[in-house]
Amino acid sequence: MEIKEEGTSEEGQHFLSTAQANDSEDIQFTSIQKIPNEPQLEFILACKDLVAPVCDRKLNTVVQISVIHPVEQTLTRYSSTEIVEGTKDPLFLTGVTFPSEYPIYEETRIKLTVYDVKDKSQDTIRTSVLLEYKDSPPEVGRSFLGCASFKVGELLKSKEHPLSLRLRTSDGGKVVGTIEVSLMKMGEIEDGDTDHITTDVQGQKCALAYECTAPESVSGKDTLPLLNAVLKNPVCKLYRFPTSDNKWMRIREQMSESILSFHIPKELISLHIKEDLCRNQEIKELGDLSPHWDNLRKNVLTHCDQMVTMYQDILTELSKETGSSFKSSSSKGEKTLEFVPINLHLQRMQVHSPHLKDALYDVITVGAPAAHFQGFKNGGLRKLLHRFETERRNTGYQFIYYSPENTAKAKEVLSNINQLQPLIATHADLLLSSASQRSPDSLKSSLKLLSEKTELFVHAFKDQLVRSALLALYTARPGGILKKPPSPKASTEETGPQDEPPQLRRQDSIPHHSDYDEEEWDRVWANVGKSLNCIIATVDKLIERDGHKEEGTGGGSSKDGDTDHSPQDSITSHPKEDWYEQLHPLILTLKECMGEVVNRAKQSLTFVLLQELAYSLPQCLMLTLRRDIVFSQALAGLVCGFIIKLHTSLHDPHFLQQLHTVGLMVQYEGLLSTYSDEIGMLEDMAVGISDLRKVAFKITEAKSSDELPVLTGRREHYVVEVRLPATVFESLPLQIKEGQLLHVYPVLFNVGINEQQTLAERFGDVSLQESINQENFELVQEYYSIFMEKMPPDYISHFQEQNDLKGLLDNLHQNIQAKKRKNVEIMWLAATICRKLNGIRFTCCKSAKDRTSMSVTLEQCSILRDEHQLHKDFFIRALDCMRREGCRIENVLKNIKCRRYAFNMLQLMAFPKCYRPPEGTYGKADT
Ligand SMILES: O=P(O)(O)O[C@H]1[C@H](O)[C@@H](O)[C@H](OP(=O)(O)O)[C@@H](OP(=O)(O)O)[C@H]1O
Repeated sequence: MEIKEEGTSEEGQHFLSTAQANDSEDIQFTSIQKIPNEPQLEFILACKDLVAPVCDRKLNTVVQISVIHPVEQTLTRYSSTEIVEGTKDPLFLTGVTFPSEYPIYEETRIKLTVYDVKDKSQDTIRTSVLLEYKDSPPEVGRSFLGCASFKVGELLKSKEHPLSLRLRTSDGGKVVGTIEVSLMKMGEIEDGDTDHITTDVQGQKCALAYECTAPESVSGKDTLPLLNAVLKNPVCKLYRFPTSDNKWMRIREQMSESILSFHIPKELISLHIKEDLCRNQEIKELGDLSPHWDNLRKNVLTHCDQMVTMYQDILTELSKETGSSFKSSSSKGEKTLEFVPINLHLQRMQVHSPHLKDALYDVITVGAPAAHFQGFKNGGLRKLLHRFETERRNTGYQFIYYSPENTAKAKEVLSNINQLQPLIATHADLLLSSASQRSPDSLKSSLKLLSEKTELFVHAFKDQLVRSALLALYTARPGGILKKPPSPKASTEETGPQDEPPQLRRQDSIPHHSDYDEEEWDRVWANVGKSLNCIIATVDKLIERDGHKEEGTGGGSSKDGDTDHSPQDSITSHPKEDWYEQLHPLILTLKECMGEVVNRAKQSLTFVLLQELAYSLPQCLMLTLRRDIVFSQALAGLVCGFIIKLHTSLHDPHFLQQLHTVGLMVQYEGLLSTYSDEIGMLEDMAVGISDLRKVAFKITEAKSSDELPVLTGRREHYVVEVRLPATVFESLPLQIKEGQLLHVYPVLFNVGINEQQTLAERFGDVSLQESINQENFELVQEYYSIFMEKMPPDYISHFQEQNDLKGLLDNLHQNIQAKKRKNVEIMWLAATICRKLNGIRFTCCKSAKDRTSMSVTLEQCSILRDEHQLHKDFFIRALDCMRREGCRIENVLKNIKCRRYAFNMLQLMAFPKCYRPPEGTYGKADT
């Protein structure tokens, strides 16, 4: 039968066409037994007695794995092994794995084609020229040796292990050696079935024992729906590497994109729209203002309304992207996708090594959160915000300067009012309904809730800021005495320009007190408390009287013969009157007093917000937009990282305890250079990551299996609600189930590694990187202290026995102080500290494609060496396998449709050695 080669499809499991995948569902094929979320089929390959076409040359072999679809008989290139050099008996370390989603059946045929690679650097080109040839693509730099094929069912049922197949030339005639296919049953538990293979790997004789023991399932099955709802399009790779005692360890690499890449930005933009619409409305409702302030308000509103329209347009565009879960590096400058993180993936390594527990290592890889569409000509957020604040502080004639802290406080009080007022009204109504039912218990509990909320409400206005804002607003009203816009005198920092001569800051710029009755506010405010006291007293009397009646001692006067003439004395004179009647007017008074307070406070604090917006329009709004964009990208990554961490650690009681008592450390490794545009990116990223401190998580019970996280809050404070299936939720600690907020501690360490960083070190400035690393080191130390203080002593003593965190911190500190060039030790130490502290790991560069790929693969192999006894002679080979045929080269392909890291020789010479990819995997690429 003739088999058509799919010339248009690049090698890669995710490139099987949807049509093919769907077709398969109509015809009855025999499915492979599946374990949820485990690969369906995994095997490794070795060749024996290969015949070299030319006798005087040693073979450098690679096996190409293709899938022959059972209906159409079309052939799809699936994956490749690494190139094994200089042997006729190659044993490949890169295996083959088919994830659970892949449409593969017992009837599916797998074709194995063995090539001899003459020139490694030429060999890369095959994949990029592949696209240009419709039919059988020419193989540049390699020559065909032989091929063999087998049906998946044959491999699964075969009694022969490994399955040995003859390799034949293309005409099907000459035998050129054999290829052995060894099934890896990773999904099943099988005891000690070992098979000894002796092989010559890179000139060494190693006796390698391959154990078929399957790893314990590392992920909880109950939470699978949660993870499946979040992670999409997994790419899986399989390797086996020798350990120092000549056994095999098995490594599965997985890379998945996340639906949260789009979901979180959409949620966040909706919240921004809600927040800004509400603020704009409040500004409109500020009431009459004098002409100066009224013009300012009109101007602010015009710009703010335009901004809201822009956010709405972006949301509309994003909503069209239904089901999207990936933004490629090449789309990073697209305006409508600005809120979406670049190239966000979970990069997972699962290790099964002899004598050790199975382990999972996760890193979230994502492009540095930055505003690419707005550009970096004037720098990024760190510099822009600082410059903006300094200029604003020093320009005091058109508006009143409130510090960012006070503006934030105004927003917080406003948000508290908006939340508390309806809550108090609800509790007041509940109190009335308890009264009408004449239920003392329910009356007491309703009163308790009402009192608590009202006290919070009254407390919210204690701030001096409200007073100063009331005065400022008074002077801004028509007829308000205003020689120049007032400085909010009562608020400590809110003075005129810092370097202004003293005579310009004279008291006469402040409105005359004689015109303004400051005590009026106190009276209005105190009335709320007074009316609550009235309600409490009445309820007490009603209950007390009820008690008396029950005891048969009911009478017309109070117990102690008190004869005061408070309103509740009416109970005495009208014993049969119902409770509702007694309480109703008091509740009305409370609501009225509260309404008055809310009205005044809202207007005055909105006036504070008007000041924030008034300076330097529209730049200040563009700055907010920039910060929102950067934050959105950072938040999407964080939520993704948090959910994955939660999923993988749910069954660890110490983790759960740490989660609610300490919070989680989130560590970002940055690889940006401090040169040219990347300075701006790093400045954006630093603010975006630090803004994540405003985020807290809350875990609730899910009603359906695939609920996505829900976001609430406003710019100063967000809560992400993560929903877990009932069975899992039930097993959580009480504090978490009760909705305690779970905090995160984001930290960033950056070390530029490329040629641009060389320029920065020689001719530029690396101070940005140095200060970021120093500041964030202090944050790590702070986290460590809280961790040591709050985790239980017995846990801490065990933890200290296992880990020398103090030593690692000292080492990190010394490395940061050392100011060595391209000191990548900083990144390794920070990542190690994060892993040991059970934190969430991130790695970022501009696109999370090239430098990030080098870094995560290096981290993976270093973990294998340090934690899993990877044979030291195989460190570089393992690194090369992962970089050549692993998930990260698929990431490059996914982003730029070309299987090549975008580095040239010159760039690579500037890289620290361990960050250089293997020959033939890099080159000029159209990024
Ligand atoms: O444009 P050339 O000169 O080829 O330089 C590339 C760099 O070498 C790569 O490191 C960049 O990718 P990463 O940011 O993923 O490392 C890559 O970023 P890009 O893919 O976003 O364009 C390029 O900057």
